[in-house]
Amino acid sequence: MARITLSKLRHSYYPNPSGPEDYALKEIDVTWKDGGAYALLGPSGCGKSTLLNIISGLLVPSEGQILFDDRDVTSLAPDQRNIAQVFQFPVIYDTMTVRQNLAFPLKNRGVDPARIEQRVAEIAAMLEVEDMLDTRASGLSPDNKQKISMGRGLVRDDVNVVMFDEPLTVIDPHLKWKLRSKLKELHQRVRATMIYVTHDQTEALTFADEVVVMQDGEVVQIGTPVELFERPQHTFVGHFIGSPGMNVLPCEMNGDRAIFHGHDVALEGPVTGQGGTIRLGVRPEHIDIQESGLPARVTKVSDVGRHFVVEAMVGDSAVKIVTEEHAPEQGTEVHLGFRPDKTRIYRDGWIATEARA
Ligand SMILES: Nc1ncnc2c1ncn2[C@@H]1O[C@H](COP(=O)(O)OP(=O)(O)OP(=O)(O)O)[C@@H](O)[C@H]1O
Repeated sequence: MARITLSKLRHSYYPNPSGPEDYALKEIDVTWKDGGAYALLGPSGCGKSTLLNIISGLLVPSEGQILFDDRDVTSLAPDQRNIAQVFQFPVIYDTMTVRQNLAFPLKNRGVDPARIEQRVAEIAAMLEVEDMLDTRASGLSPDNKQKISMGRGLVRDDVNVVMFDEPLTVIDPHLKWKLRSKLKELHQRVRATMIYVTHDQTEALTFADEVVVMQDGEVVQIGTPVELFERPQHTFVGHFIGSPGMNVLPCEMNGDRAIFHGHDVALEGPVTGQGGTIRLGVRPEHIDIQESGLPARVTKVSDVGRHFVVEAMVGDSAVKIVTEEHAPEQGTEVHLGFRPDKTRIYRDGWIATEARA
């Protein structure tokens, strides 16, 4: 397995790009540790496939380098990169048995038959498919086909990286969580460098040690799931991650103080920079319903199982609050408190408060 470095990578599908809008990938600089589990997360069109194709070698980037350990692979063809890929749709041979399918990548490379048998048995045990080893693949359900496809991606232990491209797309929703946690478990056992591409925050946050969040060809934050939740670097991350996402509210600045509908709001720390469009960002989980504070009127209460989502109006701004305690009724006048250490200013989308040490 390998450490993967993407250095000053940019890509445009146009021959003579003139501005940032001509780049499908604006600039990415990241190092992924050998044996780590990583996710690329972003909505459709943000550049995930472009980046994946650059790593796998289907696309040569307009600028920058890709290194596997210290080896520059930027212009190597896909078959010279020694990568395993699992795609959206299962890639298996219907006429072969499950055992033959799992053995295929090894047999193809002339691995010793005894080693093949041992490795297929290990992977089949991890995937819990031992009882189907002699079944013909054509008879499998779509989720079992995708499991075998994943097994084929994991069976070789000499690859630099295993890449998953939206691998749960074809899986029934009620089976998704099973495969999601299976993949995490597989990573812990196999310890291969893995990159998981998805537009689904749950898949990314369940699987990865570190997530790269992308928007419009740009990396907006790289962080652990906890970092992305606790301190979004961009309103996009705050909104895209979390359910419901971060409240992004209009506000005014008076020196270093934020004023929201005429009320002073304490922030995590000093405000940086000047000008631009200012927003106040605070997650629903970091707002308390209390005796005093910002006056608000409750407009909706949803019981979502583990907690309530309360929607309230402060002036003409809608604010969402997550509470585990008894929720107030619709129409009630309440007071809200934004937790200062979790309340931030964003300038033109980017975080503009410093955390106090
Ligand atoms: N072959 C191409 N020629 C020109 N533009 C392209 C090409 N492929 C992708 N793009 C553009 O590059 C941008 C990034 O696309 P990309 O497919 O990498 O995003 P994505 O996040 O993988 O989206 P999806 O999940 O829908 O595939 C988009 O604006 C897309 O329209």
